Parts: sequence; C-alpha cells; structure tokens
Amino acid sequence: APEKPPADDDLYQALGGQAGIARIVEGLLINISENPRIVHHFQDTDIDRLHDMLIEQFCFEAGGPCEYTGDSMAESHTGMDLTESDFNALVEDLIAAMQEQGVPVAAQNRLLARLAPMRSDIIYR
Ligand code: HEM
Repeated sequence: APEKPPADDDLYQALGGQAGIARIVEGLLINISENPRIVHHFQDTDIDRLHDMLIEQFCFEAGGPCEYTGDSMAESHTGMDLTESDFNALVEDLIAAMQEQGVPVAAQNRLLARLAPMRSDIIYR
C-alpha cells in the first residue's frame, strides 16, 4: 500500500512547487532519453502519460496538493525484469535533473527517501 504523504508541504515547496516538479520530471525524461543504460526500456512507453504520472507521484510524495492516479509501482514495472543497476541508473538521472534545477541537496535526499521504499516493487518483477 502507498505510504501516507508527509504531514506538511515543506518538501513540495523546496522542490519548487508544481512548476519546479514539472521541470524536474522533464529533466529526468531528457536524461533517461540520453542514457544508454536504460533508454531501451522506454521504447514503447507513452511518454506524455509517464510525464503526467511522475509529476502527480512526486507532488503527492512531497506533500503537495496532488493525488497519484496512476498504476501501482508493482503493476507498472512487472515484466520488465528491471535490476538494481537499472534502478540506480534512473535514480542518478533524477539526481542530475534535481541538481540542474538547483534543488538543495537536503531536499533531493528527502524525495529520494520517499521513492527508495518502492524499489522492491520495481526490480526483479
Ligand atoms: C524510483 C524509481 C521509479 C519510480 C518512482 C517510477 C515511477 C513510475 C511511474 C509513476 C510510472 C507510471 C505508471 C502509470 O503509467 O500508471 C512508471 C512507469 C514506467 N516505468 Fe518507472 N519508476 C521507477 C523506476 C523505473 C526504472 C528503473 C525503469 C527502467 C529502467 C522504469 C521504467 C518504466 C517504464 C518503461 C514505464 C512505463 C510503463 C508503460 O509503458 O506502461 N521505471 N514508473
């Protein structure tokens, strides 16, 4: 089951609110598109949908005024046979996107800490 959102929206604010999160997700998708380690996984993906679902998810996880309406992490990654290395590659692309947006490292780490528990739903599925 999804974890409860944070009680306050500090993290949402630190990520730059809705506009900041949109820029982070767009940077992430660009970085993935240029990352030979993982780009092949996204060949048949509806990127517009992924863009919208990632924004909802990050907003929700950061305590912002959003609901996540997408599929569960287990549902959406089953059958991809993703590994720890794939997971780490995507996380590195996310960190780079946050860095490019000037997100403070403490806030970067708080978002990553919200996403890290999803790992077991995503890899080796
Ligand atoms: C922290 C790690 C990750 C998070 C938070 C995450 C999040 C998401 C979200 C929110 C969706 C949209 C689900 C929906 O459409 O309803 C999604 C789909 C997807 N994810 Fe991930 N993901 C992660 C790791 C990965 C990794 C490591 C890969 C591959 C290298 C990957 C590949 C995909 C693909 C290809 C889709 C689209 C599935 C489809 O076309 O239906 N994800 N992910």
